Parts: sequence; C-alpha cells; structure tokens
Amino acid sequence: MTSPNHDLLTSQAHVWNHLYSYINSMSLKCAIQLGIPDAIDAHGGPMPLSRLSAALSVPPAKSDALRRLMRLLVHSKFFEKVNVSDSNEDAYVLTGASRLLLRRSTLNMAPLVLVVLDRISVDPWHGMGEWLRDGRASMFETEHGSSFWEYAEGSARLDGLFNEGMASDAGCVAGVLGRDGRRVFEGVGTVVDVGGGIGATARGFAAEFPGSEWVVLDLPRVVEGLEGSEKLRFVGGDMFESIPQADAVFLKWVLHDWSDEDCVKILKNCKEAISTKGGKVILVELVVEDREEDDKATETQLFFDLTMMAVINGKERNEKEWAKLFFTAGFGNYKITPVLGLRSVIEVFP
Ligand SMILES: C[S@@+](CC[C@H](N)C(=O)[O-])C[C@H]1O[C@@H](n2cnc3c(N)ncnc32)[C@H](O)[C@@H]1O
Ligand SMILES: O=c1cc(-c2ccc(O)cc2)oc2c(O)c(O)ccc12
Repeated sequence: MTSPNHDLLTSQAHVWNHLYSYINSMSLKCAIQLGIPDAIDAHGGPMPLSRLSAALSVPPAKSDALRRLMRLLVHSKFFEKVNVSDSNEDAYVLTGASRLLLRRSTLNMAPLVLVVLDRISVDPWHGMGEWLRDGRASMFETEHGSSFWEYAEGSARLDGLFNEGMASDAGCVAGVLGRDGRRVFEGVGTVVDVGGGIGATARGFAAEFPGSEWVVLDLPRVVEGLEGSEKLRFVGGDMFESIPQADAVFLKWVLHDWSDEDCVKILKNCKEAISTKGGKVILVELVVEDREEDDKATETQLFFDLTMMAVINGKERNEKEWAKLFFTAGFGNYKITPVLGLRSVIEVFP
C-alpha cells in the first residue's frame, strides 16, 4: 500500500510538471531561434559547449546558461550529450528530432514551431476562459478580433512560415505513403488535392506515384501565379461550390478545420467529383481515441484538437464522428489505415 505522503508528493509533482511544461515548448523555440540544430550540424561531429557558445555568439558570462538550456533539451531528446576523449567538456550531437529542425532538411518542422509558438498564437490561450463564455468562434478571434487565416493574409511572415510548415509535412506524408501506403493509390489516375495549398503534397505524390496526375484546388489567392507541370495543374476555386472530376479526391488536414455541417457540404461535393469514375475520397487526418494504449500519442492528438479549437474553431474526430459525417454525406463505406504515426489514411467509398 502506498503511503499518504507518497500520494501527496506524487500529486504535487504532477501539478508542477504541468505547470512548467510550457518550458519545453519555449526551450524548443529558443533552440530554433538561436540556430542550435544548424550550428551542431555545421560542426560535423560532437560539438563542445565552448564551440557552440562561440558559434551562437553567446558571451562567456552566459555560457553556463546555455549549458543548462542544453541539459533540458538533452533530457527532452532533442540532443544527445557525448564524451569526447581528449576533453572533459560536454559535447552535443543531433538526434532524430533535431534533424527535423535543420534548415537544409526538406522535412524541416522549424517554421511550424515558430508559427505555433509565436506570441500571436500563444496570447489567445490566456483568454481560454473568457472565450468559453463569449460569442466568438475561436480563442484567436477573442484575442485578435479576426481568424488566424485573416490575420495571416496581412502578415507575410506568418503566412510564409505556415505554408513552409505545411510543405515540410507534405514531404513527410508523401514519403511515408510512398513506402508503406502504395495500395491506397494503386490504379488511381487523376487526383484532385482539395485545399492542397501551394502544391507541395501533390508534387511529392506525383514523384512517388509516377502514374498519377494531380490537380490542386485551393482558393484563387493561394494558387494565383503558381506554375504547374505536365503532371500537376492548379485550379483556383471554392470546395464549397464545386470540385473538378477525378478518380480520387484527396484532402490532407482540411476537414479538421471545419464544423460538421461544413464537412458534410465538402464531402457531398467530393462525392459528386468522383461520380463518373466510381472512385474514392482519401483523407489524411487524426482519428482520436484510436490508440489509448499510447499515452503520449493520445496526449499529442488532444493537443491538436485544442489547437484546432483555439485557432480556427476546428476539431479532431474519433471514428464514430468520422463515420457519421461519411454516412450523412451519402457515402456507403470507409476504411481507416493507421499508417501515418499519429494520423491515419481514411479511404471513403460511395
Ligand atoms: C490547413 S491547410 C492544409 C493544406 C494542405 N492540404 C496540407 O496539408 O499541406 C487548409 C487549406 O485549405 C484551403 N482552403 C480554405 N478554404 C478553402 C475553400 N473554400 N476552397 C478550397 N480550399 C480552401 C486553404 O487555403 C489551405 O490551403
Ligand atoms: O500544426 C498546426 C498548427 C496550426 C496553427 C497553430 C497556431 C496558430 O496560431 C495557427 C495555426 O494550424 C494547423 C492547421 O490549420 C492544420 O490544418 C494542421 C496543422 C496545424
């Protein structure tokens, strides 16, 4: 039997851990702003603290502060501390997570980190309670008076970082499905990528699946001036109005931005778009509550859900909620393949 003291102290530690968890996020942001991953990468081997301090222009008086920041980032597995035989100084190498923060990587997640941890994105969380009681659609609106999308339209910096972040995810998804999800695209000739942004996903897939041809449908202002290729065409339009005909309609991280009513409208237009070819709709989305055995994965999925709620009044859905949308929009069947880490591929059939 555990003692009352043990329970009390465990509970106190639990509160402390949650209270200070934002320090993980802010330390990650600082590492990117200082360029720590790029500096270690450029060093080309274990980088001693003194060399890292010099490369980052951290003065000797702050060198111990940098060591303490690195100690946390080593603990959270962004770097590894190694011993270098001819020195008793700490030295650092990259890990799988910090390799995803390198400027030279096509899978660079740093731009998304900088959007999500920008003051513009963090400030709305201070007003979560106020938002729960007011009439605004999202916390972002309660704080800034406009939606994130409207705000980003007026901020080339945020818009650019968001698009870069999405593009890096596109490379990741196309690569993973190119290796482990080829069945999903077998026999699919033409695909419309609805809400496909600046075409990073479609480009990645066109390379992975050379037999396919891609049409990227997005808002006219997003696709204006973008150049396609033999296998890739941009169409400016509105998914609530109509979607071009194709063998398959692909939507990655689009439906979670919208309410159930809006999703049903979009899905009905998807169904219409595949009506002549009898094809399918392919979604890349989270299916929450699908891996309760993995505590960290579940927590991250719930973080996504609240992010969607905070920023754009969107939501992440469990299987039952997805199924309800598909059947309400007139589809007959669906298949979920959890092949993408926290996310799944969902094929929806007429
Ligand atoms: C969260 S982003 C996803 C981008 C892309 N699918 C990806 O995962 O990288 C949502 C996209 O939907 C587009 N979008 C918003 N409203 C739209 C509409 N009515 N018709 C077509 N696209 C729209 C946005 O411009 C944006 O590119
Ligand atoms: O991973 C994200 C993050 C955002 C996001 C977070 C905070 C902001 O102030 C703005 C945007 O938005 C996303 C999104 O809309 C999406 O469809 C997928 C992922 C993310």
